[in-house]
Parts: sequence; structure tokens; C-alpha cells
Amino acid sequence: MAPVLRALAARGFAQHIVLTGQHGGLRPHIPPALQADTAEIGFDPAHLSAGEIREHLRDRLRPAMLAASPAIVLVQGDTSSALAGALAAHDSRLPIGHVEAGLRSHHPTDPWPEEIHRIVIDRIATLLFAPSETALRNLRSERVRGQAIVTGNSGIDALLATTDAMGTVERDSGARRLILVTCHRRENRGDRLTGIAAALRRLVDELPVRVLLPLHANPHVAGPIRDLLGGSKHIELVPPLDYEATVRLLRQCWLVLTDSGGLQEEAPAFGTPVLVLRDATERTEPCPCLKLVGADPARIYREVRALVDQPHLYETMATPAFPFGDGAAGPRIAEAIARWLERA
Ligand SMILES: CC(=O)N[C@@H]1[C@@H](OP(=O)(O)OP(=O)(O)OC[C@H]2O[C@@H](n3ccc(=O)[nH]c3=O)[C@H](O)[C@@H]2O)O[C@H](CO)[C@@H](O)[C@@H]1O
Repeated sequence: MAPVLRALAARGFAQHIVLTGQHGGLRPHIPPALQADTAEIGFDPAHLSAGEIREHLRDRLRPAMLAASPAIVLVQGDTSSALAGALAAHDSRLPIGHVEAGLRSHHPTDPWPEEIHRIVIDRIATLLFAPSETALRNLRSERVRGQAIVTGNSGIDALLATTDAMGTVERDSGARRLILVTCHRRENRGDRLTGIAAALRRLVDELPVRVLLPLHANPHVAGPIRDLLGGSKHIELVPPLDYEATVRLLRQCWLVLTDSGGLQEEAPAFGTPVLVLRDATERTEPCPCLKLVGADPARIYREVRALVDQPHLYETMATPAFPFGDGAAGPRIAEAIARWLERA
């Protein structure tokens, strides 16, 4: 969201930013000039269900909204926080703008609860900022009442700005090809995670590859991965990386295996192939770099082996693509809000 906040500030909009704390400390990512306008709701989500998080935040956010009485409330993505913010704004009769509107896997329970969150937010939003034409078509087919436009995703703005500042980064050229792995989704816990871990162990045992796996901040996710893969040769588990280190790795690695939505958007910008460890994805835009492979260990092994054994197959996937935005989402969103206010 930082690119959106900067673009709004550049147009002279006053902003009141509320961090819910659902995903840990995000304050460092707020532009310094806006830190004074940023408040944090201190709460510990660790022992709450998605529904309890939503209702707790909805109750906490509503008074802040009524006090600030904004022209519009912006929410980003599909988390419980995003839905809570939209519902609190709806309760307060305030207009809602949704950043990353229209993403659909078309499976109500995969991802759960994010797919339903997105659908509900888009039903009550006034302005809907879609990352792609595919997302816009999803919104039109649902006959949303708000104004939907394609802006691109602000995550690509942040990615390109970080990449520009970073300069040249060479691909890793070690004897073992580097595979970046992240795995944190609810759907991949339990037996699926056990299967993914077995696939990773077989890959490093039988192929000239090595795995780097940044653990997720959620201990319920990191713990089982440590139990399954800790101490495995050629599999390196590291604490969560900062954003710049993650972008650098996306540029260096040979392949990404992930269930993350953001990485599905970011890796293609560098032409880094991604095998998606999910059965369904909301990133359905045509993109040569992305392939859905699920969590079956034999399928994961087969897909990675094919890329090792068939260089032409790898080269076909390793084509840079920007289906989720061109790096100008922030300014487009600010422009759309300014135009809407002029007409309001
Ligand atoms: C269903 C779904 O897919 N929903 C997505 C989900 O986000 P996600 O699945 O992409 O979540 P993660 O993968 O955890 O984070 C991603 C970001 O974090 C960076 N990163 C990662 C590992 C690390 O060690 N250090 C880092 O810096 C990485 O580069 C990237 O920018 O919720 C968002 C909010 O609602 C949604 O917008 C988004 O659609």
C-alpha cells in the first residue's frame, strides 16, 4: 500500500493510516512522512479465529472511522483486517475503496477465508482497483455496484522501485541450482505440508538443486516446517527475510516453489519460473512463468525434474512478464480517487 499512500500524499490528501497488527509490525514500511498519521491497534491475533479477528477489529476500527470521518476508507487485499475495515466503514456509512479488487480463485474454500473476504469487500466497495483485465472481468460478471477500473497492483510498484534502487543482480551460478521455497497457507498444513517436505528432500537428494526456505513469522507454520526439514542437507531454513532480501533472491534463484500470492506476482517480473504449491490460485492471468502443481510430492518432483532435464522447457517459462501491473498503480489509484471526489 505504500505506493498508494505516497501517491495520495503527493496530491495533497490528508491520510489517517491504521495498522491492525494482524501481520506483525508493518510500521517500518509506512513512508516516513506519513508515520505521524499512522496509528496501530495493539492486539494479539495468535489465539483468535479469522472470524474473531474480523469482529474484534470491526468493533475497534469503527470509532476511529467515525472520529476521522474520512471521504473514503481504503482497504488492501483479502485478510481479516481488510474485511473488518470494509465492514466497519459500511457500518459507518463511509465509502470504501478496495486495492487488489477482483482477484478470484472461484473456489469458495481455496483460499479460505480470503476468497470470501474478497467477494464481500467487492460487493460493498464504491471504488474497486483491479490488478488486471482478468480481475475486472470477474467484477463485471458479479455485477458489483461500485466503479471498477484496472490500475495494476501496488505491489508491483514497490517491486520495481526496490529493483531500480538495487541495481544489477546476477543469477546464482553454483553447482546446485537455487530453489526459493515459501509455504504458509492454511490449506497446506498437515498432510499436505508433510508431502511438500518429502518432495523437497527428494529433490535435493536426486537433483543438482538446493533449497532456501524463509520461514513464515507465524509459529504455527514455522514449527512444523522446522520439525520436517530441520537439519536436512542442501535445505536451508532461515528466519523471515526483509523485503529487499526477498526481492534479491527472486532475481538470483533458478526456481520458486510457493503458495504465496505476492510471489506469484513478483517472480514473473524477473522471468523466474514459479511452481505454485496450491490446487487453485486467484492469480489466473495468462503468464508463462506460473504453473499450478498442487502439493502432491510425486507431481512436485516430476515438474521440477522436467525443468532440470529439459532446458528448452525451462527457457519457455523463464520469460519476464507483468500481468499484474506496470508499476504505476499508486498514481492511478490516487488519480481515480481525486476524480471521484470531484464528482461526489
Ligand atoms: C490468498 C493470497 O495469496 N493473498 C495474498 C496474501 O499475501 P501473500 O500470500 O503474498 O503473503 P506472503 O507470501 O506472506 O507475503 C508476500 C509479500 O512478502 C514478501 N516476503 C515474503 C517472504 C519473506 O520472508 N519476506 C518477504 O518480504 C514477498 O516478497 C511479498 O511481497 O495476503 C495479501 C494481503 O491481503 C494479499 O494482498 C495477497 O493477495
